[in-house]
Amino acid sequence: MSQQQTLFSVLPPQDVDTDDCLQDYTYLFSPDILKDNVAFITGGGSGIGFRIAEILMRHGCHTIIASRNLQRVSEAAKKLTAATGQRCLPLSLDVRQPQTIIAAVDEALRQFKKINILINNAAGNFLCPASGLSFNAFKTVIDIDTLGTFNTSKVLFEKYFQGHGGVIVNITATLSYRGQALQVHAGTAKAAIDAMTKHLAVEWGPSKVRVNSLAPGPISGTEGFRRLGGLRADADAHISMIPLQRAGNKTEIAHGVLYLASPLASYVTGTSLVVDGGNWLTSANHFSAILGSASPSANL
Ligand SMILES: CC/C=C\C/C=C\C/C=C\C/C=C\C/C=C\C/C=C\C=C\C(=O)SCCNC(=O)CCNC(=O)[C@H](O)C(C)(C)COP(=O)(O)OP(=O)(O)OC[C@H]1O[C@@H](n2cnc3c(N)ncnc32)[C@H](O)[C@@H]1OP(=O)(O)O
Ligand SMILES: NC(=O)C1=CN([C@@H]2O[C@H](COP(=O)(O)OP(=O)(O)OC[C@H]3O[C@@H](n4cnc5c(N)ncnc54)[C@H](OP(=O)(O)O)[C@@H]3O)[C@@H](O)[C@H]2O)C=CC1
Repeated sequence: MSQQQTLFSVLPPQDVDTDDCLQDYTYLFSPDILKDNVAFITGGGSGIGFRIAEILMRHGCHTIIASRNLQRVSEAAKKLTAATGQRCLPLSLDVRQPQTIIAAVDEALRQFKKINILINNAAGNFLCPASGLSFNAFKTVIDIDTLGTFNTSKVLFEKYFQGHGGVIVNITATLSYRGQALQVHAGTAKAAIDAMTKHLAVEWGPSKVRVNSLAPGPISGTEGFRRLGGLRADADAHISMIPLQRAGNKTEIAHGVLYLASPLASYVTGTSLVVDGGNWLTSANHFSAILGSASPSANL
């Protein structure tokens, strides 16, 4: 067996660090596995959400990408349609405000007549010690991540999935698995989404709705990586502690989402897929490892 064949299962697929489409794409899944499906992706104008939109579209899916900044999603939609030939509708919403979600979903259904897939990807995060978090800072992250995921899932369920079935993929994180320092707000918010995933999978399974979550590790070319990894004096040392010895890329997360959203996962519901190269098992978990030195500062 050649070395290339040996490495086949751990080599990362192509990616680019900016919010641009891939120059080349090698298909691993059937190119029409999501043909004529429609996906609603919150936070689809940047980072991981943008790449999820691209990969789903490359597999035959149309998308709606929705976030607060209409200009950002509009520019992203043009790039995505140019690269894939599929329709992409940019819409503005704030997942903390149910009325804006209802308006966006109504518009999406008016234009596409159906929505088969929901990706709850919108989130907010920053590094901050628990004692430095203001009450509003903690609440803000819970509101965006946890309530935002519930709000959007409920609107989609009531407006379409309840009568037609559907798939929900919630983007979470491994932060709570070992109580990650400086991350009580995001870790708590994402753990609640993992719990919500199970509750909704049980309640909505009989309506033919599958609900799963996907927890990425550190993913290069993302705002999350810049905010959480950017301050690390020892970023290389951190990477070398990851069992697979590298950060992940956005295409790898999108491939996990594609699997969960596709008929390949037809009997998979109520579970969480960790895509982190083994990171949470081995990463250092104390202030100085994350910041280079302990800091009581609230705004990092
Ligand atoms: C090389 C290794 C790489 C990584 C590993 C290194 C370190 C991490 C360690 C381990 C992790 C291990 C594995 C996982 C790896 C990585 C990541 C895991 C999870 C990532 C999750 C993400 O969500 S990433 C997404 C990042 N993107 C965004 O956050 C974009 C959206 N964000 C925003 O809009 C804002 O930042 C917001 C969240 C603050 C919301 O904005 P808005 O509604 O406008 O709110 P504000 O009015 O501005 O603020 C509200 C209150 O919050 C306070 N605040 C804001 N910023 C901070 C801060 N930086 N620190 C403290 N407090 C903050 C603000 O003051 C307001 O409070 P008041 O009391 O003043 O009202
Ligand atoms: N990057 C990483 O290494 C990791 C990321 N994750 C998760 O991956 C997902 C994507 O993160 P990443 O790509 O790094 O970060 P980004 O900041 O690029 O993505 C977050 C997106 O959410 C949108 N958003 C934020 N707040 C709201 C809101 N109130 N209403 C609607 N949309 C909102 C933002 O758009 P806008 O500002 O226009 O609203 C943005 O497009 C998140 O769920 C994150 O928690 C998990 C683990 C690791």
